[in-house]
Amino acid sequence: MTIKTPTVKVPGLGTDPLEQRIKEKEKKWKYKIAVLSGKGGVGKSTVAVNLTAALAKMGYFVGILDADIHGPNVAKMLGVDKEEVYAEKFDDGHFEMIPPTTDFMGQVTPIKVMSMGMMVPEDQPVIWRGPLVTKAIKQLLGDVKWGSLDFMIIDFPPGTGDEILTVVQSIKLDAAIIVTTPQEVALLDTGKAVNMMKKMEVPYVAVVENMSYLICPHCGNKIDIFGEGGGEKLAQKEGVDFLGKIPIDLKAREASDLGIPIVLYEDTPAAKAFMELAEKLVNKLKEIKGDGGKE
Ligand SMILES: Nc1ncnc2c1ncn2[C@@H]1O[C@H](COP(=O)(O)OP(=O)(O)OP(=O)(O)O)[C@@H](O)[C@H]1O
Repeated sequence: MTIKTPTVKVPGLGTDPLEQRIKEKEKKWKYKIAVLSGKGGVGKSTVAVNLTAALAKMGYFVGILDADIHGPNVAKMLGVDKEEVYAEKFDDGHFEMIPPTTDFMGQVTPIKVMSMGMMVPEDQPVIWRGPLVTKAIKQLLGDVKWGSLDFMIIDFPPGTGDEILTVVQSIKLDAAIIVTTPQEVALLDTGKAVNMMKKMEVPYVAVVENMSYLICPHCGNKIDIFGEGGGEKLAQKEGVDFLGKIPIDLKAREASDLGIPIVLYEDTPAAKAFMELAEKLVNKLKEIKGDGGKE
């Protein structure tokens, strides 16, 4: 008689080499931060890119992964979309991509940037089903030479789809920043994103309100174009932190088209708001993890 030993797969201890590589790489990333939004067009990528640049300006080593496979624009916003992506072959036959780094004329610590957009020709739409998206996200985590990072920032597509689930199952996020505008319709969807992150037990969940107000360039008055205080109320209702408000800055779009984040334009209201946001976040994470964040 032959006795068959049942194969038991322990959750989280996959033997897939890619999953193993993700686990090894994750050990070298001090803080892992997801940037999400319930709804499209609220400026989530703008917030992710400027938060990344603000942290780099503070001297931290930062990497940004654009997980928005269907509409990636992070590389363009950071001026590296035209860079060639090289790969290194390893003895076991797998390849790892070398992420392009930003060069803001030495103003900030170089930022490592990786997105699917860099590998797919610009004029071709990406039409992928769930399993392919999952594989692509895992490769962006595990088959990229990220090295040691103080912060790994992940910019997700709007909503709560496969990308975020894949990441949450692959690495242990330290924080989720949910971006919204003060408008009611954006807030309903934002509530869903906040709840998903809470359910997934991300240790720190916070709301950032983008396009909160406009400082009139002529009279200097503050104009609340989309209403007032919505993000703060939502954070209160959901019992999460409110990290701050980013004003509408007419230079923001122009800056991102040039591939230079607005936070590097010293004298703008948005730059000041983004620096404050980054400082607040660093302090919060220090408090939670009980350390300084910088290696
Ligand atoms: N604070 C701001 N001031 C002025 N313009 C802004 C601001 N934030 C974002 N924008 C502009 O709004 C547009 C949408 O921003 P962005 O692409 O960051 O949004 P998103 O939420 O990531 O969009 P998507 O749904 O495509 O992922 C861009 O043109 C961007 O330059």
